Amino acid sequence: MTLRPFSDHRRGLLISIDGPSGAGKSTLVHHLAQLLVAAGEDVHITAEPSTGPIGVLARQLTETVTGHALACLYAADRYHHVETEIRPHLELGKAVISDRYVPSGLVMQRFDGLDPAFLWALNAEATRPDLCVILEADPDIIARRLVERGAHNRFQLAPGSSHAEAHFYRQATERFDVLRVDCGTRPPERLAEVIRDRLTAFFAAPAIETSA
Ligand SMILES: Nc1ncnc2c1ncn2[C@@H]1O[C@H](COP(=O)(O)OP(=O)(O)O)[C@@H](O)[C@H]1O
Ligand SMILES: Cc1cn([C@H]2C[C@H](O)[C@@H](COP(=O)(O)OP(=O)(O)O)O2)c(=O)[nH]c1=O
Repeated sequence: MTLRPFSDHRRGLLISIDGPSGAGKSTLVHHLAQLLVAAGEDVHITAEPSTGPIGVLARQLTETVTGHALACLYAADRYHHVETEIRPHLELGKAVISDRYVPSGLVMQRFDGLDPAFLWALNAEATRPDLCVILEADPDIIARRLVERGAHNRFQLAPGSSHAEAHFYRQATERFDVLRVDCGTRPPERLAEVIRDRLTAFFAAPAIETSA
């Protein structure tokens, strides 16, 4: 299958991949990138927290800073990430795939008891992805994957965290136009194909507009 080349577009395409810790985001991002590159696209992989100064700080401080301060730090990293990395790559016409983006900011800070409305407001100005993917599965399956892989921080160590994350993702994205992908029973290669196929459909509509 051939995708319509991104170079036909005035700007690139932002694809975000979110979902509970251990669901398979990082694994999927790499498979999706491989598929898009094989289809001739120019791909940039990135992640949040970013590798920039605010992202590094957010990662470092996640164990000791909580609540509003940590939410602001992650949001600050997101705006800086968009400005210094995501937007420049979009302007070069690339497909930018972000391993975590706004949905993670709407979900993870709920573990510290923050009001969803505050988190929405904090993230309201972030560039909207062209395709926002949310991985979903039975929380018990995700919990097992997380245990096998190992927790990276206090959020992932909280008892029942996979169930809480799945619930928070549902709440956070019920008003969003998102692509929900069941990652519980299919291998990452197959999930990447599902997203690639969705992108192919996505290109069909703009193709008419841009050639007009
Ligand atoms: N579709 C899948 N089916 C089964 N296991 C998977 C799948 N995707 C990822 N995994 C495994 O689950 C674990 C967590 O994957 P990872 O990509 O690190 O998740 P995340 O980035 O969402 O935290 C890893 O051991 C990985 O090999
Ligand atoms: C992007 C983002 C991440 N985080 C947290 C969630 C993760 O625990 C951590 C990133 O850890 P990481 O190990 O990269 O994620 P994963 O376990 O999914 O592979 O940062 C937030 O709390 N808020 C945010 O807005």
